[in-house]
Order: sequence, then structure tokens, then C-alpha cells
Amino acid sequence: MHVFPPTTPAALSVTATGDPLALRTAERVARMVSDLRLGLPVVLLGEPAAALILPVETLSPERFAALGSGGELVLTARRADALRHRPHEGEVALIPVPAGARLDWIQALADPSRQMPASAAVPQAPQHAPAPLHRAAIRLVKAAELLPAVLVVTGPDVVETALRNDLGILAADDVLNQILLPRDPRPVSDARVPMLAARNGRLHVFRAPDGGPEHYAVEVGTPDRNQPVLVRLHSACFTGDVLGSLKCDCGPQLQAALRAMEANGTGVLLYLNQEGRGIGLANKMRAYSLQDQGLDTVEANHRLGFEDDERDFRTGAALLRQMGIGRVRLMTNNPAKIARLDSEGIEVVDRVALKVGRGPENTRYLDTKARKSGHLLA
Ligand SMILES: Nc1nc2c(ncn2[C@@H]2O[C@H](COP(=O)(O)OP(=O)(O)OP(=O)(O)O)[C@@H](O)[C@H]2O)c(=O)[nH]1
Ligand SMILES: [Zn+2]
Repeated sequence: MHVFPPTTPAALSVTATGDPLALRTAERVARMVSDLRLGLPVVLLGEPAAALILPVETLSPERFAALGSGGELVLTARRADALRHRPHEGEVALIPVPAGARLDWIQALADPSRQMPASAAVPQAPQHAPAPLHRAAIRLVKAAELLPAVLVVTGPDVVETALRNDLGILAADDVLNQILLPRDPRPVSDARVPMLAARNGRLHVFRAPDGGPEHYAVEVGTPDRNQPVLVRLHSACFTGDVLGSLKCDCGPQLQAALRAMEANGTGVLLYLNQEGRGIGLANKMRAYSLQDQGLDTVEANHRLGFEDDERDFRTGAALLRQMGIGRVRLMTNNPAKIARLDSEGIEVVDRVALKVGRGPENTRYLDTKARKSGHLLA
């Protein structure tokens, strides 16, 4: 096994070189995320060795065949629990890939919608504990909104392979530190948008410097920044907001929040592009299909390997700061939003309940949120 020095070699260093064209860590991480979405391997440096990281969801059969045997499958602890695979430590679980394992076996471990092949290998206990490298790999595929499962392959020439093939390469610790940093979205453009629910609207578009998703702020009227502002933190829901899906309450909440701002004269609705509580639309549809089999919204996330809620509400606080808003009357039933704004220095002076859109198709969903996610009922 090739043990790579824990520090990044000078040629790959992401620390400031003085060259303004040199890539910064955030940019390298952003590139890695899009490479993984494309199915390209990336290389992470760390203990126990430099490793090639391949996302299970987008891994092609050709690349898998070229890897030869060995390696480890990294799953989240949630997914390992769903597979009843133990032991695991912390947020990730390692499964050694036996010689001759097939790609469909690996895919079935990662994806609950796939059938285990008839001659499937039995997952073995790992030979060592998960390292930061494994956690970094999972964070990257989650940021790519893929299934949270990666293949990790170590070997004597991993770094050479990366350099020869122009693969992304970064220290695992750099990835972890960068992914934990709050995003700082910058305003890009804004214009007047009169809406059915609120005539006097203005849409502001914000972009994160790391190339992450854009977020929007809908400003109704011109709120007085010296007074608490009526605010809604809304997370993207293509099915509810655009299609009018009855499986959730997002569409009615969006419209009711805008109407309340119109009635109030002013307000700000943040539209955060964190679809599916941060797992992305493709994974949300995977969760919906598990819900069609009887799982509730939280169980379905866990079965896929996700936490109940993968959103980062620091983005909401950053947007409010950008808009000069420090005190809010927050329209929500979700105490996690209040706690996060508070801890980010945005004072939640008042909570305004937002109870609309309950119907036969979403009763179980709303009840589960109240029972398992602490949503307030009144
Ligand atoms: N993963 C997953 N996401 C869902 C499901 N149903 C809705 N969502 C997503 O959940 C989010 C709903 O967000 P919010 O409207 O902020 O709702 P909330 O966290 O319940 O908080 P409040 O509405 O403020 O009380 C959106 O991103 C939806 O896409 C589901 O069954 N599974
Ligand atoms: Zn929804």
C-alpha cells in the first residue's frame, strides 16, 4: 500500500502561491463536485493512503472494469444501518470489495431501488476504521446530489494516475474544511417582478463564489431595516412549487407567505435552492418511490443513506445579512430554522405560524414532520 505523506506536495499545494490565476481550494472542491457528477474519478490525499474516489451512481462499467479488484465501498452510517451492516463508526461505514465483485452488487448496496444480484457477495467487516478521507468523499458526493456511496481505491500509483489523466486532486482535510465553511452569496442582479400574490415585488439573484446553486430573495415592498422584517425561508420544491403536488404543503406555503407580505405591506421571501431538504430532485424522487412502498419521509431519506434534513440554513442567514436585515419575524413551523438564524446572529423577534395546504395526500407527511422533526403544530 502506498502511504502518501500527510501534507500536500508542493506541486499540488492549494495554499496561496501569489499567482492570481492559481486555483483556490473552494474552486478545486467545486470542480471535484462537478467531476463526480460526470462520473469522473477524483483523488483525495490523506490517511491511510492517497485514494481514487469513484461515485457509485455515475461510475461507468468500463471504468469499473479498468479498476481491477479490491477497494472499499464507503456508505453513510444511515445506509449501513438500512442494510444491517455493522460495525461502523461515526458518519460513514466501510465495506471491503471482494475480488471479482460485480458493479451491480456495489450498485445494489448503494441504491435501495436495485435488486441484489443472485450470486451476490456478503459484505465483510472492514479491516480499519473510517478516516477523514472517507468522510470527505461522502461529503463530495452529497454536494453533487448523488447517492451517498463511493468506491475508494488505493494503490502505489494513484497520484501518478491523477496527474497523468488530469484528475482533480486535493487533501481530504482541505475538502472537509472547505465544505464546512459558510457560503457567502453575492448579489448579481435584481428587477421588479409584479406577482399575483404580491404586486410590488422585486427578485434579487445571489450567487455563491464557489459556483454552488444560485439563491433568490423576493422582496415585497421596501421593508424598513430598523424594524423586524417579515421573512420566510422557503426551500425549493419543484413538485410542490411548480407542479402543485399534493404530497407536501410547499406550494400553498409559498403563495400564502407572499400574500401575507402583500397584506403586511413588506416582507422578504428567501427561495433557497436546497431541493428535497438538500438531497436534490433525483434523490427526492427516489425517496418518493420508497414512500410509495410505505416508508415515511424521514425513513425514506435514511434508507437512501441521507440524514432527515441535509439543508444548511446558514445560507439564509448570509442572504439576510447581505440585504441588511438583522431582525426578523419568521414565518415557519420549523424550530431548526429559528435556531440556525439565532446562532448566526439574526434575531428572530417573533415566529409567525404558516399552516396551509393540509389535505388527504399530505396528512401523513405533515404528521411525520411534527412527530419526528419537531415541527410545531400551532
Ligand atoms: N427529502 C425529501 N424532501 C422533501 C419531501 N417533501 C418535501 N421535501 C422538501 O422539503 C423542503 C420543504 O421545505 P420548507 O418549506 O422549508 O419546510 P419545513 O422545513 O417543513 O419548514 P416550514 O415550512 O418553515 O415549517 C423542500 O426542499 C422540499 O423539496 C420528502 O418527502 N422528502
Ligand atoms: Zn414540497
